[in-house]
Amino acid sequence: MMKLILASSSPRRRELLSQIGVSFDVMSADIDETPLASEPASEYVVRMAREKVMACTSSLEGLQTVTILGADTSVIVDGDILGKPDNYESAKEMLLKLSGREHQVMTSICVVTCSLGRTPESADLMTRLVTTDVKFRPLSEGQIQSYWNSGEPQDKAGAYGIQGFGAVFVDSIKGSYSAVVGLPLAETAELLSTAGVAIWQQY
Ligand SMILES: Cc1cn([C@H]2C[C@H](O)[C@@H](COP(=O)(O)OP(=O)(O)OP(=O)(O)O)O2)c(=O)[nH]c1=O
Repeated sequence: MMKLILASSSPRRRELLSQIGVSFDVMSADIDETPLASEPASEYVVRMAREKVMACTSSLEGLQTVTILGADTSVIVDGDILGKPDNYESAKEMLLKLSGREHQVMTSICVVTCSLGRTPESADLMTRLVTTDVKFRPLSEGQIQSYWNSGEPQDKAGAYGIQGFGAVFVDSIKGSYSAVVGLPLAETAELLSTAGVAIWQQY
């Protein structure tokens, strides 16, 4: 079966991928995550997942054939792309924007197989974009302050984690829960199967 590398330093993505019975190695892909001027959110999220994968292919050594998986998650509200907050002020601004209303979480995944160290071309990349609607309850400033103090918002897009304390802010969700956490598992399984990577059914 094909060997897999997860191009990510996110502990959530590691956990989600393990959940569907995939064996993999991890490589972190450091890229510039600044959106281009007036880049639509859907294009930005797809580009980020592709760039994470491509950054990983360029640092691969050896002649082994491997498949690489990368992903990107952003929170979108009023057309604004919310990434990870830099500080309390930016987290507060994000959470006030999300308070009492619906927003979108966009997660894209990208999968490519590198044959014998050959650099893949863009036509070789398989991508999927998954959009999920999440509705928040109204948040008070006190809640936002104590949420920040919990340490949870710091490394998460939109300054919240649905899988953690942030669950108490969520009124409803329409779409893929795993995509909100960082990796849409149905779409991931589909692309990995196409690439010949074993998931739980193949054991
Ligand atoms: C909305 C939301 C995001 N997140 C996380 C998932 C991602 O790890 C993070 C979004 O940042 P990303 O830039 O997508 O990922 P990352 O920098 O953590 O990891 P890498 O680029 O190395 O793969 O936010 C949650 O854990 N829960 C949530 O509910």
